[in-house]
Amino acid sequence: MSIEVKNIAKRFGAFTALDNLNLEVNSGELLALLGPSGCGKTTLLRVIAGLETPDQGQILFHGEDATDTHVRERQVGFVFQHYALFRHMTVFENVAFGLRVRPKKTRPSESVIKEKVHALLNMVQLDWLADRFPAQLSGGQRQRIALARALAVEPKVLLLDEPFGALDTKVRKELRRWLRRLHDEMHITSVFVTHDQEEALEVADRVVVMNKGQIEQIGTPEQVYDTPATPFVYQFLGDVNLFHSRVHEGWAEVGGTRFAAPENSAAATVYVRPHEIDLSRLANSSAIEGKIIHVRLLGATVRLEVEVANGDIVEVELTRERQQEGQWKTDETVFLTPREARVYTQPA
Ligand SMILES: Nc1ncnc2c1ncn2[C@@H]1O[C@H](COP(=O)(O)OP(=O)(O)OP(=O)(O)O)[C@@H](O)[C@H]1O
Repeated sequence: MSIEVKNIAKRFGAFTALDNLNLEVNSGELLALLGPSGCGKTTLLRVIAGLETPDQGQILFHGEDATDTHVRERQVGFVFQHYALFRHMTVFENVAFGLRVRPKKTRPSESVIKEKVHALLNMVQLDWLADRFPAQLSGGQRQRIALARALAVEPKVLLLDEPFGALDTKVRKELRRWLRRLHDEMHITSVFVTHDQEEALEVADRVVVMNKGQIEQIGTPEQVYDTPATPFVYQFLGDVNLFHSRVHEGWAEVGGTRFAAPENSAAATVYVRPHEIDLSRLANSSAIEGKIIHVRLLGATVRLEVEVANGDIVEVELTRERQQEGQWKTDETVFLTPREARVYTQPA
């Protein structure tokens, strides 16, 4: 089932939560909506679900207008961050719920329900918990049951709103790998909301980066990370150093390093990721001179803070090996050379 979002706008009073959005979700795709808090991710998900009515635009499911179709008829499954399982029901009954409340005509027989629920519990690898109550489960187990419950009614589309948001980092990482594998087996068109860039880049087929009710970029994880369309995307998808510079005759100059910039621009901001900077003790006229003011160990990497001429702090990230070779220490003078950079300019 493909989904098409066409010119969707949603306002709450004077506030524009979604500003004329267009988006296509391919059939069988796992798509992430990524962006900072308040950018409209949840609102977009709710509009797709039919839980929120847009002020303008259309939602098409498999090419057919579903804008006025009731949420119950849209055949979507949901998993939310704090998805309340029914507390007084066992895990088995929670997963069976969607099947049991069907009208008599389409309700499966008791034996079919039993078979189906056990198959789903096996799929989320929790069949052994069938008789427990939600309060007797861990947070991660609860979310897997919530997913099994959403899948029980065979939705055409699966919508997940920060499904692992409330869990600790380790469980979160396990669950997202598990979700990816599950999706590879089932191929249900899925849209999930996250504000965690690592989660989006690791799990999704494509990532939609949102900001202030608009889409900044849509692309594969590689596309959005390697060729960010806007400064916002660049900054949102990882740490970055910014160097501001004026442009002279088509060059932006930072320290001694020159970056090509369109001639008609007046000013440029040069974006460089911390791991894309080389470090040397040898003076070099085409490098940026600075002093190391801090050396921090961050697990497998080492982060150096280097103060440059104008007082700005530049962050440089090294592997432990490179730190062992270089033995960089605080108070040393060093010369920085960006290996990669992206230049965004303002017109004159
Ligand atoms: N029912 C509502 N009434 C008024 N304003 C709302 C309503 N729902 C959402 N908003 C506003 O719309 C904006 C977008 O909200 P939304 O929940 O879509 O953001 P989000 O990107 O999912 O953020 P988060 O990651 O914090 O959940 C926010 O500024 C929010 O305050």
